[in-house]
Amino acid sequence: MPPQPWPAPRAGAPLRAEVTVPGSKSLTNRYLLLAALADGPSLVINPLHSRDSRLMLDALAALGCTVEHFPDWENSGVPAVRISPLPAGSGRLDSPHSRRADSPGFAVGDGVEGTEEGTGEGTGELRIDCGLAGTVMRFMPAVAALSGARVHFDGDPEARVRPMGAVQHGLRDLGVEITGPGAPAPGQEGHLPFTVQAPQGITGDQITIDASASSQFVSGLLLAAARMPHGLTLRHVGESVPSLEHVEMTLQVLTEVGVQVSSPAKHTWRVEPGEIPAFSVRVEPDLSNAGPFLCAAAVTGGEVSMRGWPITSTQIGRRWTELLPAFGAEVITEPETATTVTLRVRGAQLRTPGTVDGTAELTPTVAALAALCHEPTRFTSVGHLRGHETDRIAALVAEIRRLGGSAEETEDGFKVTAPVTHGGLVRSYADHRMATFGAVLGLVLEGVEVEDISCTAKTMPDFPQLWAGLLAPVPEARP
Ligand SMILES: O=C(O)C1=C[C@@H](OP(=O)(O)O)[C@@H](O)[C@H](O)C1
Ligand SMILES: C=C(OP(=O)(O)O)C(=O)O
Repeated sequence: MPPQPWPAPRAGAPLRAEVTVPGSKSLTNRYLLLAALADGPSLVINPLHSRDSRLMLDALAALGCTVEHFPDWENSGVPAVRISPLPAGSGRLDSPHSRRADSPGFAVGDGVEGTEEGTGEGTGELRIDCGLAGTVMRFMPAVAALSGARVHFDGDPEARVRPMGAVQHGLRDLGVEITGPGAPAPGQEGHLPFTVQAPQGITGDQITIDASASSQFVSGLLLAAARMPHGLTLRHVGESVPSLEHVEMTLQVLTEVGVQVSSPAKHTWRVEPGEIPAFSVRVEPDLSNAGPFLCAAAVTGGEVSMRGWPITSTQIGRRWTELLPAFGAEVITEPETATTVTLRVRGAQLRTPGTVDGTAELTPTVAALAALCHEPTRFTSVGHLRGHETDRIAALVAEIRRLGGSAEETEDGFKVTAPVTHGGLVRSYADHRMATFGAVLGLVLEGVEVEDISCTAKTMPDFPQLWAGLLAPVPEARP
């Protein structure tokens, strides 16, 4: 039976709330992956716990990492996870950068997840379920190639249509075998499911790929590149790389854990080969997931604040500090620590900036603002959203129309030409950001229901509870 639609709570008055959001999906999955390639156990503090990070951990466990969870790290109120890296002897990771002699390997203890999962029965083939996680399907094939194992990748039905070709062609050019139903013919797009194996290890160190369908193709190859025998020089050809902020994040995270990276030319990146020293990091809050909560202030004329907003961040969600004012809200920052501020968003009359460019994964949330504006908004440089969790361009246009608004697709995005006028069922298309798009509109439209709110578990399992908290009355301050 399909789940009951979720009645989106309506805000009868301007909302006043303080919100806390969990760790960033993009940072969490990068750190987890790099921990698996490090030269000893690494600690990731404040990781996101969600379906996408769970799938990443399961994938790493399937390749032989061990994972220890600490629900309340040193009584700090945030979780942590310790990853023991891919075991020496698992394959090509032995060579040429051998593991440190004092590496504890993978001792199994309390709370440690085993390494048996993911073995295809009797085939000697490991299996990685990517779910609908772009960061798993695009980042893990290079790690699988490094492991030397034969690894089968598959995912949700919606994941099987997401583009994979650039990673598959790139790995082939490095000497990796890519086979199976989704393996592409030369020059063609590829998809899940497919199998990765590098019997001779990684043999090349120079590739040219077309990453115009997703920045994750670049990130996925660069993240594993320090453990390739000769490192990697990756050049992008084709239209521009979308979501470049995420490539910036990859470079920054690699640098942070001690990997040498450079960009010798535009759209060319070089990762030097070498050990990755074991590390300890703290994950920033997810600024993309903060978006719907901050927009709640903008659409209800209320005030929402969030502590711990990083002063500098590579997350694309940093752009809320310019996007919200562009839609008429006031954004105030108050000093907090040396690295964070408290962000306060005060809603006022909503107005559109007219054009919004390159908003990538923020787009469905920004579209909820645009759908409430009386003047048109054009979304540009977001054509690649057609390959996200769903075809987000088609989905947003359809759902805005369903709620009485007008919208149409353009070549590189879409435009919203008349505001939504009434509630109704918002379809989520298994896409967490379509579900939260519906939640934002539900604050101001009577009778919005969101189909399958559970898909928000992809990056925020507690979304319904956190959203309800947004509407809970703030206790009056005592005189
Ligand atoms: O590297 C990452 O963590 C991500 C990159 C982006 O992918 P695209 O470049 O495909 O938009 C983004 O939309 C996705 O949510 C996360
Ligand atoms: C595009 C997204 O996810 P993924 O990492 O699956 O690509 C997203 O979270 O908006």
